[in-house]
Amino acid sequence: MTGTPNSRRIDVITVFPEMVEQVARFGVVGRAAERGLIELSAWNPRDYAEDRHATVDDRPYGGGPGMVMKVAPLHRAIQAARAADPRPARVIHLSPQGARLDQDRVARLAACERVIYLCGRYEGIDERLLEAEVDEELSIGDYVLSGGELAAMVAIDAATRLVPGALGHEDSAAEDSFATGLLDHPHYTRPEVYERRGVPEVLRSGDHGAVDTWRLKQALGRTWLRRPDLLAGRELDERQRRLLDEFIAEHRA
Ligand SMILES: Nc1nonc1C(=O)NC1CCNCC1
Repeated sequence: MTGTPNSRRIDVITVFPEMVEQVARFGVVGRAAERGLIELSAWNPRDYAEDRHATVDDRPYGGGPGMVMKVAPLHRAIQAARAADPRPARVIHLSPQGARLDQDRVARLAACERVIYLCGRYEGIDERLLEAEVDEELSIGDYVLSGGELAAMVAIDAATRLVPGALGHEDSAAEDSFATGLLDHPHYTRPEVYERRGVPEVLRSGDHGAVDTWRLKQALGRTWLRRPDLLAGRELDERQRRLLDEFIAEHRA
């Protein structure tokens, strides 16, 4: 799908292109691709290898276990991706050594017209490729994956949600967890009672002001309970402080 002139272009360098292309087939990312809001392409370094075996890795200098991804196939794949669109691209390497992906960094990715995600496999990528081509390293968490592809798909999904028009109704992204800097409030839908568990009365009251207040109180309270670190650096206004104090008092009662 060729995107509209102002579409975001996402390129992914990966030895498993079929894996990454799946993300553009479903849900929000799938709809955004269909609407031409984003354009996703995968580039396989095996197609740019120098030998007939399409070798993309080799044994590490200095010895040790595993294999290292070679510079040239990756470099050529990145060059091919860059050449596919005249706009400059930000090259992001997914790695546990990167900065932790959070909503602020997702928002910055969403604002980029072009991003090239570099997905490593094996023990890692030859440092010389990283030095020459990578603008930023990002991690989705302190654990070791088999490859950067799942991390790239996480970033693509989170960033695409913030592309104007990608969500059915704009405010959904604005109210998402972390978009407000708080955890999300509880959600309920029909039936009204399920196995003797009901729905909070306020949510069925039709009083939108009361619902908004209840949701803010629950978001503040859950954040206090589960992620107090998110509140540590945050100035609460008088209303938020009062609601949180109420929640804490009720929680301790
Ligand atoms: N955590 C991570 N956040 O982004 N990428 C991550 C990751 O584990 N990458 C693998 C590290 C070992 N080599 C293959 C890639």
